[in-house]
Amino acid sequence: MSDLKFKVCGMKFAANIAAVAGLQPDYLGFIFYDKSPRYISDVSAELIKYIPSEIKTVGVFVNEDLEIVKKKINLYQLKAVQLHGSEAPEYCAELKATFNNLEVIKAFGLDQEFDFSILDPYENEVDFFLFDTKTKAHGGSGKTFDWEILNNYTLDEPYFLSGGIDLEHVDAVLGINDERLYALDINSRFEIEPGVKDVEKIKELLANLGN
Ligand SMILES: O=C(O)c1ccccc1NCC(=O)[C@H](O)[C@H](O)COP(=O)(O)O
Repeated sequence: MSDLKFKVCGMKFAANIAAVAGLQPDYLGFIFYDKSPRYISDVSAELIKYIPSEIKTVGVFVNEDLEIVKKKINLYQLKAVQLHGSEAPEYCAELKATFNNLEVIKAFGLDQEFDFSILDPYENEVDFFLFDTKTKAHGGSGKTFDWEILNNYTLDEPYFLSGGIDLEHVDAVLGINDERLYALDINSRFEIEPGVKDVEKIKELLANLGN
């Protein structure tokens, strides 16, 4: 499982960003959705200076105006966007066409009724899917979904596994035998308060995952 990538989402504060960046995650996420308790209005140069260039910065958006998304990608030199609303395949394609090397991650909230055929038109327009738990808040729920649902996922596109991931899930994650599982995404279960990550707990997770 050592090549499983690792994303920490919902960063807000300089000292905490510096400490988490020290654990060398592959991705750090910033939530530009103002209804989230992890909302960040500005990823200033003061924050970015703590992030080594090998860590990919991800802007998380929910049904945001495309021009605003483009503006933030330029302003903060984001390496990836993660789209948590009902953004259309064309919206994803436009971002791919506008920015060389931008990774587009399309998130979907899963429940027992989830119809995987809705992913088909996104397959050629995004780099990754992210499978999260379906909730009205669009993300950051701290709740897991039933991973058995992923047996219905038939496309080749790699995915981030997300939604309430905690220390207790390590054995189950290590037991997943699916080469499309690209990255693990953690958030609220590793927080002291919204936007403040528990660095020691993340260290424990990484150690348990064998990193
Ligand atoms: O975290 C949020 O507050 C959030 C709100 C709205 C859209 C997305 C959001 N987070 C995106 C993430 O990538 C989270 O890591 C993902 O939803 C899982 O969160 P959690 O269940 O807390 O582990």
